[in-house]
Amino acid sequence: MDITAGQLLSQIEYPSDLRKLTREQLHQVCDELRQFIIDQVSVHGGHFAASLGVVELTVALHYVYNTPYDQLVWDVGHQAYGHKILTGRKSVFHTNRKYHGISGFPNRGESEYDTFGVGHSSTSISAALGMALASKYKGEHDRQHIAVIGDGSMTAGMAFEALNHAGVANANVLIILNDNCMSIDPNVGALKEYLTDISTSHTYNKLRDDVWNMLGKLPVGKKFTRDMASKFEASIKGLVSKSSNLFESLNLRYFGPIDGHNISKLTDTLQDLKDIPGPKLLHVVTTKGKGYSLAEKDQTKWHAPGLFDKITGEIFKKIPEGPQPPKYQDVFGLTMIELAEQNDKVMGITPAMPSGSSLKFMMEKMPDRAFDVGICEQHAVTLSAGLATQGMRVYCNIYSSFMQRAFDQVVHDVAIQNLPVVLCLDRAGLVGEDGATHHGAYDISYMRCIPNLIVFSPMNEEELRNMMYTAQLPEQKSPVVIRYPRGEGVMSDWRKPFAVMPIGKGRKIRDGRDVAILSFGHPGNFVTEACRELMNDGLEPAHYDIRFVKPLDKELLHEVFSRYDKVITVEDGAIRGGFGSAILEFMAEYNYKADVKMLGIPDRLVEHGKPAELHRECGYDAAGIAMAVRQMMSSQVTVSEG
Ligand SMILES: Cc1ncc(C[n+]2csc(CCOP(=O)(O)OP(=O)(O)O)c2C)c(N)n1
Ligand SMILES: CC(=O)[C@@H](O)[C@H](O)COP(=O)(O)O
Ligand SMILES: [Mg+2]
Repeated sequence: MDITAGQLLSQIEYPSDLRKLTREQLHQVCDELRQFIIDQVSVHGGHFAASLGVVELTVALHYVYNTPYDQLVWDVGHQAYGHKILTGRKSVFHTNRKYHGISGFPNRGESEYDTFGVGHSSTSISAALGMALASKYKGEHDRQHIAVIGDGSMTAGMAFEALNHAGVANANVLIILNDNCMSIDPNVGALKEYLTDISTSHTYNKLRDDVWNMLGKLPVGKKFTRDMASKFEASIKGLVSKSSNLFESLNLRYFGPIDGHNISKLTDTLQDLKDIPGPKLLHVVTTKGKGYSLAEKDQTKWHAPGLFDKITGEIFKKIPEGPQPPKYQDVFGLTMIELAEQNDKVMGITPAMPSGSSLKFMMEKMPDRAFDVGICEQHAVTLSAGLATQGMRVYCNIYSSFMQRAFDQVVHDVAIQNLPVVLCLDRAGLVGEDGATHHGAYDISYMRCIPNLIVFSPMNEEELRNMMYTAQLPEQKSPVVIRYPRGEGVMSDWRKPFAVMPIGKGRKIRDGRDVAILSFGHPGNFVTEACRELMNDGLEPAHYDIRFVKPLDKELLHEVFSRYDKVITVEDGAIRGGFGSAILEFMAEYNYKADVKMLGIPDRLVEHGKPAELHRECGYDAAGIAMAVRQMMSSQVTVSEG
């Protein structure tokens, strides 16, 4: 496919080149930038609709502000493709999210224009405020600090914590609220309704337009002076009285809503706001997927569609040969419905990932029993705990890396009160192209140290289903964590009658002679493959699927350590504090001596790439496991990692 940067875009390497253009030329730059994003994402993949929605905003920001001296912070960063392309990365953009390529999110190590590393939502206001306070302290009074945050990300508690501080911090920070009424799925909650009210209020919009018309009559090119700014502000304040505007009530000057696709209006407004000191919020209304009609119509599907034909809009799917294993997330989503049909106490909670977790199946069918609560992981966990106090059997589904946000809620609200909430950690382990911010690397370590929790990981879809079933049985009175990976499992015939999963019981998959391989969760399938290869070489590895990292199956482990003096542990999680560490603790407790090699995520950041590339890099794909066995057989190892 022919990918060409258009006539103007090809002249822009950095924002300084953009600033040489006339305002009139910015329309063309926006068109070319939008087309470049469509060309690139259709062929190389990645997040799509969010970047299309902020093309004009991105161009206006880099045109008006003196980036990187002025500091621009993108929230989440999945919408920052235009920013990357305009800040020195156009020629390498085809490597976006690929192994050893550029990151799909702003990353401080990648560019001085990426002022703050992101991936998780709702951090931008705190970060920009921190930068603004530092500038104030250093006497850099001319420096501007801008946070761009979406309406979805604004639903998080953290964003409100930052607003609460910004309102009294007297720092020079501009918060741009990019309101497209969408999270990944449609945005939810009272804030969304409030923003829609402001954006659609007829009286408000008429008054606002009057003010803009008045300002438009000012002499062309005349600087928007402080004096005029305060008149402007007073007029706006008249429109949105302190008592009726949420942001004004928090002591932030509120401007907008303005059309986020009108590049002239955006550049004028940003230019004006530069002269207004202190904390302020500009409400910008945009359309997610703007300029690619299919994306505008189905914004969830086009959030990150995978590869597609940019002309027809056909999204390319792998053509399956025979029956295919489902995605774990779908097994979760479909099993929820079955469980809820059998048990009227079963409920489901997701913080803003109805499609990603497949809880949407139940939300559609049983809207009073399954909820999206917005990007609010902490609230999701404590809400589940509250429901559990009333006898509900709640499945709270949170991506492993996003659950990091709710650690205290798991300890304080679930574990200490021993409430039987089921915490389903999707995307556990290395997730692939999203990279370091999104890998579910740490949950084994941060969950297994908490008393009262049961921590389980399935090796296949049937085990996931059976553990979900077991977790809601009346005799099951403790909180349960179920961690499972992104993507497909291994069983196409997974929908079998439910069976009880005995708590704390692992299983022996194959007996052996030379070495015992202990696995936790889906990497057990890599072990199965490795064993096949090793057996061809005449080796006899044993394989145990430990299933529960807490409580450990001590009986099974006594068997392992009384029979084998060479042991390899395999997990899709951080080795430090993880499954391998649990095995070392067991050995220490019972004074077993054996050579142990722990395979898993090493004690360093693993970047982005295809899962298979990352598993290989970390040495726990089938080939890595087989190699570890061979090395162990031929050397005198004691304890080693990676
Ligand atoms: C803490 C956290 N939870 C969930 C996500 C997953 N996530 C990424 S983008 C997104 C939607 C964000 O909506 P918004 O900020 O409005 O941006 P838009 O995509 O609409 O531009 C969500 C839920 C995340 N990145 N971080
Ligand atoms: C930016 C972000 O956090 C999400 O869009 C995330 O990339 C979704 O991941 P999945 O594709 O695994 O649902
Ligand atoms: Mg949004």
